[in-house]
Amino acid sequence: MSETLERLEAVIASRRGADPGSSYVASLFAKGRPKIARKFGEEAVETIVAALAEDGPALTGEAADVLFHLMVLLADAGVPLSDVLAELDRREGVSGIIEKAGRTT
Ligand SMILES: N=c1c2ncn([C@@H]3O[C@H](COP(=O)(O)OP(=O)(O)OP(=O)(O)O)[C@@H](O)[C@H]3O)c2ncn1[C@@H]1O[C@H](COP(=O)(O)O)[C@@H](O)[C@H]1O
Repeated sequence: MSETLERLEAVIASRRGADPGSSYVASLFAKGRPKIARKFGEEAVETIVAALAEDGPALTGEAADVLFHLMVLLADAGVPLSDVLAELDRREGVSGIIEKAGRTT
């Protein structure tokens, strides 16, 4: 999964300064962070609606939209995907330690 996201991160980075008329990502960068954040929020709400409607195919599509717009938001904010993945790895390590401690008490 992270390879797919890494490829997407590279494509998104390559759109910085590109023609907003020919690239959706460039058009988001040109509109600025509030617009990107709003798109992310809209896609998150649409994801919630699809999940509550128990519509699996719609949920898949909306989840992809959420991940894509999150990636654009991270790029605009200068936060590398590797930082996010490292944070998830760190939490996995912490929860592993807590789980182990729970088993020994
Ligand atoms: N994964 C995506 C992706 N997911 C969704 N979208 C676009 O996100 C938009 C969301 O749809 P909406 O109807 O909500 O938005 P809209 O009405 O077009 O835009 P607004 O007026 O609401 O801002 C659509 O235009 C989709 O085409 C994406 N656009 C691009 N990508 C990836 O980004 C790469 C670069 O794209 P370009 O920058 O267009 O070359 C592509 O190769 C893809 O891999």
